[in-house]
Amino acid sequence: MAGTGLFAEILDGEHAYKYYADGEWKKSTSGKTVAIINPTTRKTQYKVQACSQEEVNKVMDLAKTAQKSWAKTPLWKRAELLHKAAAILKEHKAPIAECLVKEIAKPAKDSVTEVVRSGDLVSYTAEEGVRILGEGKFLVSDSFPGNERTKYCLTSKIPLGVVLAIPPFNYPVNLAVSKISPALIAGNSIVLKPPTQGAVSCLHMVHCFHLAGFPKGLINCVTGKGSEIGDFLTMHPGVNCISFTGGDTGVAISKKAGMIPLQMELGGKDACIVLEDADLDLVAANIIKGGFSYSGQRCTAVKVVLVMESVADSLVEKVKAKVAKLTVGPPEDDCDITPVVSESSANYIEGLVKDAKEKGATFCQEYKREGNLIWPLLLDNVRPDMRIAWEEPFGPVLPVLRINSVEEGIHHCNASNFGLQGCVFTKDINKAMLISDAMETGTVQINSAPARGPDHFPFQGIKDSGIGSQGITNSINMMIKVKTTVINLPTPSYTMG
Ligand SMILES: NC(=O)C1=CN([C@@H]2O[C@H](COP(=O)(O)OP(=O)(O)OC[C@H]3O[C@@H](n4cnc5c(N)ncnc54)[C@H](OP(=O)(O)O)[C@@H]3O)[C@@H](O)[C@H]2O)C=CC1
Ligand SMILES: O=C(O)[C@H](O)COP(=O)(O)O
Repeated sequence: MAGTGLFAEILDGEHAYKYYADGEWKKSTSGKTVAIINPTTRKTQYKVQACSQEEVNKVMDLAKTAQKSWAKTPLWKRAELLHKAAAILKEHKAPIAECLVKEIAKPAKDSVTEVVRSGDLVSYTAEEGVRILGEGKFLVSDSFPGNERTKYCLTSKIPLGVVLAIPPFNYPVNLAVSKISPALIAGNSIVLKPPTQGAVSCLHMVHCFHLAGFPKGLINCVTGKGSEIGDFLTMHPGVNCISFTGGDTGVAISKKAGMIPLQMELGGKDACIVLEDADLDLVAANIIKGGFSYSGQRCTAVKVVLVMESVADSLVEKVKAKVAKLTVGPPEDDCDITPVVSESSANYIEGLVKDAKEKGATFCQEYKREGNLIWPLLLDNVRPDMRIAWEEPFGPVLPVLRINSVEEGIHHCNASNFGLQGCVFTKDINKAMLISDAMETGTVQINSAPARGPDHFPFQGIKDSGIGSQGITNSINMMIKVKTTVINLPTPSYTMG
């Protein structure tokens, strides 16, 4: 169970959790806590420390000091500790998954999957890091015009320093480790600011790293509301890199942050373009998985279907039949559709639904909501003047726009301010390639719903969907700098020459 046994140390009284700094679990001197509301019961489930600016300052100093000796720790040893943390994480998947169920209403099985996937991600990062960080470059000068072979250039990969990691609520554990593990293997230290909804899951995950035996001060986790400590953290002079996943907040951070590398994964309005020759059963199955898994609260969720008019009726019927089979209820029962993360999120979704109703969208199901629980809803005949055609509900509501040409679909996709992923369904691979090339998104999936994984694949958004690229290899490369040493010889020298 969460907060018991091995995890008892992280608890401070009943349901209140400590923050992590200098290798210890601590209570904030602010004397304040932040409540975490269970999306299903809408009651306080846990509390976390509201860390003060002073505590953040202290953590930044600790992280800076710890990083210096970590950078001198052999790569194989860093990898060994990461493998150990991964094993502990997987071994303790049950209590961490329990937190995910209670804090973010993720269905029980998916919660376990998130923890296991996270352990795998940590191990893979350790292996990948050992391979790619051990490689450098050797250049000779006479390949550039006007030079003789008098200079040998050696390049190596060095850490950035302190990495600030800020994950979102929907994958608090997985999107935390996807930042922590590349940072660590590359020799950086970590300050983690977990999302408020998902903070306790993150604290349990951090404890697994603690148990693995990482040096004191190397990994730190400060809790508190993003709206209160966020700016202080992201503008802190001690931060050398920010890896952030979330919504529009990321756009604001990128304008405020200093001259440091930024890795930003933000929102998306992933389009699913369906051509006349598509396998409609395959499309319907992917729309259900893509649009409704975790109740649509994935940045990579299918968020708008753009279907050719000639096959639209048939596709909508197939999707409707599948929507009818989705189970709706609490995450503990492993229902397909569970309450969305907060009341404000449910209200926002409702606003989009009402707007679509007023403007004449066809409701394939009756709109139903109880508290934060919203029943899955497919909206047909959505037009571009409706908000739902452009905004991301981050909930179980999916708009269908009927199109008369492929160009119309591509135009709608590209008119969005987002550009995370998209997908196209057709049996004609040549057409699929041309459409993929024309879509202004970081990734296009052919004949499957958008998805981030497998986690070593590059993952990136363009336009308002992000800066830089994630995926295990890209994240490691993003969290290093290249350092060069040039050996200058008195005379040209040719090996064996
Ligand atoms: N592209 C991607 O990979 C993903 C994108 N998203 C997008 O994120 C949104 C929903 O996720 P959500 O978690 O609500 O996103 P938010 O942007 O609201 O929050 C993300 C993280 O930022 C923190 N935060 C809030 N304010 C600040 C601030 N001023 N400075 C620094 N950090 C801050 C939050 O903390 P706190 O919780 O305490 O407010 C949280 O940890 C959706 O728009 C979705 O599309 C979500 C997941 C993945
Ligand atoms: O945060 C998100 O929503 C993701 O990064 C998407 O991950 P997934 O495609 O594995 O659900």
